[in-house]
Amino acid sequence: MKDIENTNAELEWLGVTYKTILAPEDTGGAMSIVDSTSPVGSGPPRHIHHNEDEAFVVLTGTCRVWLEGEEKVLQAGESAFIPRGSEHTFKVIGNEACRHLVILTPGGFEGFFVDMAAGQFAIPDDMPAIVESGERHNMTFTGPPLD
Ligand SMILES: O=C(Oc1cc(O)cc(O)c1C(=O)O)c1ccc(O)c(O)c1
Repeated sequence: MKDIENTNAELEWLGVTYKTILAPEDTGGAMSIVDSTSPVGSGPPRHIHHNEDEAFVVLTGTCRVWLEGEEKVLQAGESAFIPRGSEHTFKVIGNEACRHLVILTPGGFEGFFVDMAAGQFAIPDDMPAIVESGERHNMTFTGPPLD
């Protein structure tokens, strides 16, 4: 287990970096913002945030964003809104890493990335630990990553 003292530090898990640039402590719990950079080909399994609305803002690169069966391609400067309770995922395409902001309201989900960076959990071997942290952060997994 990695010792992560400063949750505002840049974290790394599965080749993705995560830096919390606005913490719930700074917003009365209302919101958090994570600045993340994901390599080409990466993206999470389909999942649902049951208690948080998410705005996904692409700063560099290109992403396929899948939301409830509908897909769109986001370029730098574009964004998607993912209402709480909706199944979604994304995948980085093209030839450049995707830097994006994950804005969640209320805040708190960034604790999942802290857990993942501390545990350096592997897929599929450590899925129980990943699912457990997801559930503690109001997230359930619903399907595979995008092809
Ligand atoms: O939760 C995971 O990823 C994410 C979920 C989001 O709603 C926004 C995001 O930007 C990410 C992310 O950048 O990773 C997740 C869960 C499980 C897993 O194996 C992952 O690789 C990511």
